[in-house]
Amino acid sequence: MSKPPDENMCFGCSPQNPVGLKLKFEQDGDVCRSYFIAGPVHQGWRGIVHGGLLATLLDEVMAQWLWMRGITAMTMEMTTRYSRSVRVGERLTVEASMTSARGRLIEMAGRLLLPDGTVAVRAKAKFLKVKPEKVKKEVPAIE
Ligand SMILES: CCCCCCCCCCCCCCCC(=O)SCCNC(=O)CCNC(=O)[C@H](O)C(C)(C)COP(=O)(O)OP(=O)(O)OC[C@H]1O[C@@H](n2cnc3c(N)ncnc32)[C@H](O)[C@@H]1OP(=O)(O)O
Repeated sequence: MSKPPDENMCFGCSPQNPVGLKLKFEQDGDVCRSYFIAGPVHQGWRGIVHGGLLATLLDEVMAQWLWMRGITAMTMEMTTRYSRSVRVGERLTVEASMTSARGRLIEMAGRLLLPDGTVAVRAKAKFLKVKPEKVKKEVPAIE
């Protein structure tokens, strides 16, 4: 079955992606925020949330900070510092803000907090503004 190329099937935010994270976002001044509770399907080591999934949460909330401001940009580079393990079942808070912008390059920062407010993961990323047609073009039709 062919899908329209502009249907949102984003793994992070689409409500209709059956295997997606279905994240929702709120704006709080200069911060974009989301919440997530990881389940057993998101673990790596037993009971510990997979680091790649945590990076995905951070990438997504940074990208949404831009998207919600009408900026189409793609992640060009991202680093993550995992300071604390994150356990399955904890309510996580994921936040992003912009740190600098010059030309097409936007630098973002993200942090992932445990329920007690401890920062478990920090991220820094470079996003590059792209023409909206680029991301539309790169969505393949599913046959
Ligand atoms: C529309 C339908 C509805 C859908 C509704 C969806 C809802 C909202 C979805 C949100 C979704 C989010 C999802 C998460 C975010 C991803 O997951 S994004 C996907 C992952 N990222 C990618 O796939 C990007 C892949 N990379 C690329 O496509 C290209 O490398 C890039 C990033 C577009 C850059 O390519 P380019 O435009 O050719 O740029 P390039 O010429 O290489 O460099 C441009 C400039 O940056 C500089 N530069 C290059 N590298 C660097 C660097 N590392 N550091 C600093 N400067 C650099 C260059 O020197 C150059 O400078 P100038 O010469 O212009 O002064």
